[in-house]
Amino acid sequence: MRDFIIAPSILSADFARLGEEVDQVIEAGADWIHFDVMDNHYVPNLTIGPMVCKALRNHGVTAPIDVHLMVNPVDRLIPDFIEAGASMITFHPEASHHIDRTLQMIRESGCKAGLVLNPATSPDIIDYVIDKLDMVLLMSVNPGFGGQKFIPSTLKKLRRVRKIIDDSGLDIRLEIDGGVSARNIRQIAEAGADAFVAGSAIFNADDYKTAIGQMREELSKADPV
Ligand SMILES: O=C(CO)[C@@H](O)[C@H](O)COP(=O)(O)O
Ligand SMILES: [Co+2]
Repeated sequence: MRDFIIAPSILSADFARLGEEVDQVIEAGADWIHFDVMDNHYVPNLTIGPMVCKALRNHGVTAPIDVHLMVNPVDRLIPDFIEAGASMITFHPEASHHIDRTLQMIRESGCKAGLVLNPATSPDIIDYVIDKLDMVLLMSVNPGFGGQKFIPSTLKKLRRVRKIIDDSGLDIRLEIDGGVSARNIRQIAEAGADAFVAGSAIFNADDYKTAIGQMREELSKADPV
């Protein structure tokens, strides 16, 4: 059985109490913190930057921080996030002129690196940089907002990317982001995902421990490809 990672997206957290919210989801059983960075240019929304990542580290957060960059251009923000304590950094290939170079820049700093593919982006690009990837993140909604509905065609894409990863023999995580809940997480795991971002399904729940527990319960029943 794969080891499954649950990564609550703080996009749906109460930003006025962010440190406390992060402590609570970690306490409730989350593995990573998913940190959505939006620039009102690559996506039509504006969120948080490296200062907030650093503030969480200063607050005492030791869990891996999974930084999802939805910014264009991406390169100039990377050193700031590394300095701020990011554990892994993923970016959208359209936001870099030199994808291979950007991946190297992240990895050379000791951070894990990954590419994010939007729902309509082909996974073919992975083939050419697979040896520089620690993670592939598949968007199962169009990026920019929390609380959207999972796009079903992502399941087919997950199966395809799972095969590419397995055939490579490399240790690469396959993360899914958008519309994930206890209702569909098992099906998503069975299609090949091993890391699950969930924003509204966790932060809008009355009890984070129950919400994460229900996801783990569903994952324990999954029979992955
Ligand atoms: O990157 C994004 C949105 O662009 C995500 O990380 C969302 O924040 C996930 O939220 P839910 O769909 O789980 O509510
Ligand atoms: Co995200």
